[in-house]
Amino acid sequence: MRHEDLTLHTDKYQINMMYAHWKNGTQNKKCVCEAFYRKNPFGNGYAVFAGLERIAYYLQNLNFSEEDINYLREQEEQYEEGFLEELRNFRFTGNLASVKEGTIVFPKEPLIRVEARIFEAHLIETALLNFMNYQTLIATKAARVKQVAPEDYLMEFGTRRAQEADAAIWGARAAYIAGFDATSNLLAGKYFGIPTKGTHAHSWVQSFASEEDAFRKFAEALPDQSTLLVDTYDSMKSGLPNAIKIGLELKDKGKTLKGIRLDSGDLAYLSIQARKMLDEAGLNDTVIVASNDLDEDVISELKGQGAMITSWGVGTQLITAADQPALGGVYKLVARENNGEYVPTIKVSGNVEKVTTPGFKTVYRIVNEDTGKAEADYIAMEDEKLPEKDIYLFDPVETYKDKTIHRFQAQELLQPVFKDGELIYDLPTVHEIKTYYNGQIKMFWPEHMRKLNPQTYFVDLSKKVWSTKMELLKQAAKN
Ligand SMILES: Nc1ncnc2c1ncn2[C@@H]1O[C@H](COP(=O)(O)OP(=O)(O)OP(=O)(O)O)[C@@H](O)[C@H]1O
Ligand SMILES: O=P(O)(O)OC[C@H]1O[C@H](OP(=O)(O)OP(=O)(O)O)[C@H](O)[C@@H]1O
Ligand SMILES: O=C(O)c1cccnc1
Repeated sequence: MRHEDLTLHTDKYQINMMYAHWKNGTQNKKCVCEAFYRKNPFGNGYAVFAGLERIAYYLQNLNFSEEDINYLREQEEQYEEGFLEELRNFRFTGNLASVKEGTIVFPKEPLIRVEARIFEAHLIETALLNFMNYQTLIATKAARVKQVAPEDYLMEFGTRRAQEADAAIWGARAAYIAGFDATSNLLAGKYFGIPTKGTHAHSWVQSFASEEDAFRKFAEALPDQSTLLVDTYDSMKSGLPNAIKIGLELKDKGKTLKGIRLDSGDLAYLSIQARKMLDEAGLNDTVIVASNDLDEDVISELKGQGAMITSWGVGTQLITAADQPALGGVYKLVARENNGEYVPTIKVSGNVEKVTTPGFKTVYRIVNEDTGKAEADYIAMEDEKLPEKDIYLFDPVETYKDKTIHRFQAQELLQPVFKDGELIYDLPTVHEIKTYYNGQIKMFWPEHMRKLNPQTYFVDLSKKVWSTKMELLKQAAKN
């Protein structure tokens, strides 16, 4: 993973633009690009940023091999040898700043900022968005699941249904960051140090002449670690009675049946019955695990019905983000070098949502010192100085909606990650990211965090950014 060569993992138009810049002699001009998304996924009030670790590895390994060069020569006979020679020496030499993984983020604020030669800034757009969009999406979905089962044990079970191996592995990591406790994927566990968990499949039961024998043999192999899947034949009539029998046998030997897993039928009803039966048999420590196409809505519904489930295996719906399979993150050029200075650039659109915010910017989280809560995110020019107190915030569209926060802390969200092509950021472990994420969610008022119809959190522009945008919009209207 750390040494993966993904240099050609880009759209052909990036290489075409690089070629055209090279022909034009403008390939070394610098520019600033920002990655952001426009709309929260799943009707959520926020997203959980993820993807930076893979982006860092990707940038460190950028390098066109001889094989890549030969392939490009074959793909486009118009590419001149001089251009291919230039690619041979290609490295990422730019600066990159990013919000940390696990940060709660909002639409239209810069999440990653790239300052690089235009040649480099083009190449990396596709992969950056690919990593950020998927991992942020899955982390956000995981956060929603965690929100409805904050005290329970959450296991990520999605690998078999994920959109291929990368999605399974990086998705397991994203899920762990934002609330899951374990994954069933051992490779993800090995790469990132995520705890791994597993029960057994129906095939284990089917491979024996009787369910009882299957349960007994499994429990003998993994005493204290066995969670028995009770629905191969009939959960109530055979699975549970057999599991209880084995649980009592284990108890006699001083061992504990760890759990039973329900995987079909009415999970609320079955879990309530199962809890009663287990408790009556004295197996109070045996937990009830559920799986079967679960997501945050089903889990919340089951809890509402009084389900006695404390451990959840969540696969397909999480790893494929089934109700919204893509985060529409974009990467836009916001400033270009002209005579040694950056000139802000804008992308105008008939759709007001798609008009970009120009300039070499940064973003601060304005935390009210009196409440300790985040009040708004504030996008300012990178070289702007923020007031020490009394920061004036206004809605960039309905500008009459405003407020002043008197005592605040401004936390800069974009952190330096690459400087002149060097990775200068210590990549945190997934455990550190998880701890950071847990701190993040406490910084927001519950109305922004609820999963249904949350209140919009403010992402505001400084006066300078706002007036630069208005000025460029006026100029564009004249053209
Ligand atoms: N009490 C409940 N309330 C709401 N949804 C539930 C309840 N119990 C189960 N579900 C969910 O209903 C969905 C469909 O379950 P369904 O009963 O069709 O599956 P099944 O036929 O029992 O299982 P399978 O098709 O895997 O054999 C699943 O997503 C499941 O998690
Ligand atoms: O439902 P998910 O959230 O994706 O969780 C993972 C599912 O994978 C396994 O099923 P299996 O592959 O045996 O298929 P099944 O649907 O027939 O149980 C397991 O028993 C879960 O039901
Ligand atoms: O361990 C399990 O029970 C498991 C793992 C992956 C998918 N389904 C179930």
